[in-house]
Amino acid sequence: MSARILSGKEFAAKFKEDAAKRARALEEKYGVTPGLAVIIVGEDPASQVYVRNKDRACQELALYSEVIRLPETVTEQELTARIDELNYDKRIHGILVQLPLPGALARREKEITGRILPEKDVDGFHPVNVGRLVMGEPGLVPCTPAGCLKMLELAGIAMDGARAVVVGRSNIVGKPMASLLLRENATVTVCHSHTKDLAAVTREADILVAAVGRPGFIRADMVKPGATVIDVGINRLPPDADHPRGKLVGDVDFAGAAEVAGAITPVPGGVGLLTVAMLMENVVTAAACQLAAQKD
Ligand SMILES: Nc1nc2c(c(=O)[nH]1)N[C@@H](CN(C=O)c1ccc(C(=O)N[C@@H](CCC(=O)O)C(=O)O)cc1)CN2
Repeated sequence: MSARILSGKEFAAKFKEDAAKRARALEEKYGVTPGLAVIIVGEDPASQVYVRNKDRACQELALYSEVIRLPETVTEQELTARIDELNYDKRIHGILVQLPLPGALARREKEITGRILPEKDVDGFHPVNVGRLVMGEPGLVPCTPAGCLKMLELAGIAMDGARAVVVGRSNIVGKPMASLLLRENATVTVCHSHTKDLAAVTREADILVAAVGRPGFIRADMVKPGATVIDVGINRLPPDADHPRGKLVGDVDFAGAAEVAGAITPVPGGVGLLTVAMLMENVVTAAACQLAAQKD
């Protein structure tokens, strides 16, 4: 293996340290602690873990945190009424609804997350924040791509003028990642299931981002020698004797790609860890904007 390993743990620690410093500065200036409310509907085990980690990160950084647990029988009206209460709650500067939503609510995800006021939308999913990102204006940016970008900056990976290829066009990762790289003056290509000769396109990439949700989809022969490979996939394989819960793997064949790439993120221990750390930064950013606006 020759590639530099970009460890999510190290970068996440730095992001949290930055967020904690900014939170303390806000407390000194305004006497207010930034606050996050997370809404979780149903009992999905992975979501329970992620929500617990978000609450723990708030405790670690001494931010105010509320977790609202709703049964999967909750109606859309009850859920949006809860969001409305939080929209007007002065202790809460950031709100998110943990995804995926269960059952019929999943089909209403856009309407439900769009109910959160744009200034409290710490997931960056609201159309106003999406528009700001596409227009290159300041706003709240989805945590995983925002974390990837900050990691690339801190790791000293040149983005200006680089050829960047994003594989996957989801609203949560692929599209915002492409907008962020474009904002950094990269030449960006977004690939998807209809892309012809995908390997020829990915082999052009100085920065290759994989966000398709398919284990080992990016093989070593699809990577340009020396490229930076960011693996956003989190896939659980079927259980086996060594991994009774199923092994966690990314979208990249890590062992093969690490022989070719210049730098690569592992799974687990890569960009997944940046998601919660970046959320803390978004909560503090949201609080800073709201408190400054209240002062005017
Ligand atoms: N409202 C949201 N819902 C979801 C988001 C999101 O950003 N906002 N992202 C994912 C889940 N997620 C956070 O919510 C998340 C996923 C993965 C990790 C992480 O730390 N991954 C670890 C492995 C963890 C494991 O063992 O399962 C890693 O990659 O090393 C953190 C947060 C979907 N829903």
